[in-house]
Amino acid sequence: MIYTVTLNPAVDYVVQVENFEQDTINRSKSDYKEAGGKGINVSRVLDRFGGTSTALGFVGGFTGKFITDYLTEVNIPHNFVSLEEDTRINVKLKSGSEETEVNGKSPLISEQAYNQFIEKLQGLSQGDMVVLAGSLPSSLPQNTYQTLTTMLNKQGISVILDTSGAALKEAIKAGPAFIKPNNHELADLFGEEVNTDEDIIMLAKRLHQENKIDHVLVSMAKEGAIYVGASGVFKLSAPVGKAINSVGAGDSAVAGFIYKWQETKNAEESAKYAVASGSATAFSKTLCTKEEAENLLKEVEITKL
Ligand SMILES: Nc1ncnc2c1ncn2[C@@H]1O[C@H](COP(=O)(O)OP(=O)(O)O)[C@@H](O)[C@H]1O
Ligand SMILES: O=P(O)(O)OC[C@H]1O[C@](O)(COP(=O)(O)O)[C@@H](O)[C@@H]1O
Repeated sequence: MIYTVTLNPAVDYVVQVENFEQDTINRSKSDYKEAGGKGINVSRVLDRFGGTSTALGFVGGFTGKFITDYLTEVNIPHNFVSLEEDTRINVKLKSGSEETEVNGKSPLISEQAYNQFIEKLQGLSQGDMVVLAGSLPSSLPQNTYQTLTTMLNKQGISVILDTSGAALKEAIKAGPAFIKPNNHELADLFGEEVNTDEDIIMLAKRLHQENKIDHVLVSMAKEGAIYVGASGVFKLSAPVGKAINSVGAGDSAVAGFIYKWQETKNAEESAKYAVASGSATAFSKTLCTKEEAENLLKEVEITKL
């Protein structure tokens, strides 16, 4: 069974304006709200692909209810711990080809709420897979993903991790099975400049060899991705198209990898499916469908390096 964990979910408020201007009133051309946050997006894409997962984490208030109501409506199993404060709202502002994001402040996670969450994780079974994704709420320590990864690994559960900053830096010490930093997050992780494919490969190899991470997929938006794992190093090109809304592209890539990996245990095919899924989401208003992702598969070129 696959579980996704979103410790800091969000209602994504996507606003399109004609031509954003600072210091004045802008009127939106269109706006809509989505149940977001990285783990939730992974669950949503897996569901669209025909896979099943249960969404875990914390939700609170009317925004939290918006998320759980949505997941219930589309039949995605969920089992969140309830918080007193509202789940955050993340603003995604689109103006022409520009995408500006303001991600909200996290609600407080009380010790009691955290313990309830841990109890849920302790109830998972050997052989399950857990996706830990997104930023950490500010009330949790920066080594939270490291602690969770160690705990889950001891339970015989493999961990897929998609986060950034200090949370990522700490978590890689516990050796998750899969990580998907983007090129900027990779540079940030090592405090080094990443300008070329060679730079990316060198750092991804360190993560694979020194941190014992089985699969390292470094995404690079319209430049595609680089995969490093036991089966080798692969460069994958992204299909060319018009980016409409890239929110959730990274999460779709994670979901795409998991979905194909479950089916084939083939890293090359899984990485290809990941890139097609990410691009299909970037080219659509919301998260991709299976058909949209599979239509792009033939456009992903994969080169063994
Ligand atoms: N403008 C784009 N054109 C084509 N594909 C894209 C574009 N933006 C994102 N993607 C696809 O989505 C994947 C993840 O995007 P990326 O922006 O690197 O992740 P994140 O959202 O985590 O920063 C990429 O590997 C690529 O396949
Ligand atoms: O937890 P973070 O890092 O603030 O990210 C949350 C945001 O990321 C998203 O999950 C989208 O992530 P990606 O574009 O990286 O796939 C949004 O739904 C959400 O608003």
